[in-house]
Amino acid sequence: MSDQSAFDTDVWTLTRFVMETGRKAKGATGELTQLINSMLTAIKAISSAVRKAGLAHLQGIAGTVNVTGDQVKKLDVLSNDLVINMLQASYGTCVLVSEENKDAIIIPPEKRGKYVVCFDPLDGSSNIDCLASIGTIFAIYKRTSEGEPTEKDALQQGNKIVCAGYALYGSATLVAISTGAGLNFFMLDPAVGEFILTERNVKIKKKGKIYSLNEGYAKYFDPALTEYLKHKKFPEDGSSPYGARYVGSMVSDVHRTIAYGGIFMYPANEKSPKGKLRLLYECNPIAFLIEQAGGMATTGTQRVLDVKPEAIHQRVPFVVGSPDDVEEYLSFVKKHQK
Ligand SMILES: O=P(O)(O)OC[C@H]1O[C@](O)(COP(=O)(O)O)[C@@H](O)[C@@H]1O
Ligand SMILES: [Mg+2]
Ligand SMILES: [Mg+2]
Ligand SMILES: [Mg+2]
Repeated sequence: MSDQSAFDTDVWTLTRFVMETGRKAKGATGELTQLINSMLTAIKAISSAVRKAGLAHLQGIAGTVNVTGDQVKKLDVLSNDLVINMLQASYGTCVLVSEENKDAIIIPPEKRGKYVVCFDPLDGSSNIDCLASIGTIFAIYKRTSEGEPTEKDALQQGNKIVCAGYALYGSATLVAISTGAGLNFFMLDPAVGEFILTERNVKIKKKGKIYSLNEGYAKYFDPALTEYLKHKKFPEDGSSPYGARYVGSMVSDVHRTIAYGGIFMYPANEKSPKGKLRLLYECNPIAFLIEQAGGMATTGTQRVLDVKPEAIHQRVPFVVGSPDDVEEYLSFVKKHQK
């Protein structure tokens, strides 16, 4: 009943982990540490809002549509405001790109730092009112240009990411984060208000047994995808069929894919020729984290992290997961290219 575990007096909190990592970074100025800690403050506040959304009348729609055509929910707006205000107050950023803002946010000169942050303040909005897991996603880049910062500072390839992470507001609140030296999981201890290290240097299985995508669009799938899925359901080699799981919150589907192995797909289809997920604040950060865990992330034609962004809300087809599963999918794509 009561928590009998010994009280860890030397616990690895995410704040401590970030400070440790920050000090090792060459030319450490503490700015990245401050920035990540500000992001974590926003995530803790969003976690608290998510858990009382039903009580605080925070469910339901905000009554607007965002630049990519999504119906904006009240919690999208609240989460967006929290992230923008916390990042701006960190003095670590100069340009912000949010799913919920049509244009890039250029930080006023007196509050500017050297980092660019692209974020999805609330991922899985269609699941807010039914209490399924939702999340927050972010990617941090170092600004490379001189002079007045512009939207162009955010159009960097995912292989330039300095730090990326996601929060998952599920049965517990988890943060998955990497600064390029492996993927680490932290769980929020609400009693202390700190994220505690629970898994260091997480690795994804080489091959899984679960495929995850919205098969409601099967009518619009291309022949390669249709044949791949048929192979997963009716394997010709006598192996067992894969299980199917789809939450409809990408962070939740991706976290399960990292934890259990397998493949998550939001591919292009006839109706959405570039898929639905946005490159800068959904696909790039998740691709970075999946690769840190030894997984793969492809658009079907190239590595996600190598895509040269042209617009801050551009979409790309997105297939990620265990390397053998993603390679197997790509073998079907290649077969249909001939
Ligand atoms: O309902 P669909 O078409 O399967 O789309 C589900 C996808 O849409 C998303 O909710 C889009 O993200 P947002 O909720 O941040 O707009 C993803 O989290 C999820 O994977
Ligand atoms: Mg949305
Ligand atoms: Mg999203
Ligand atoms: Mg969103």
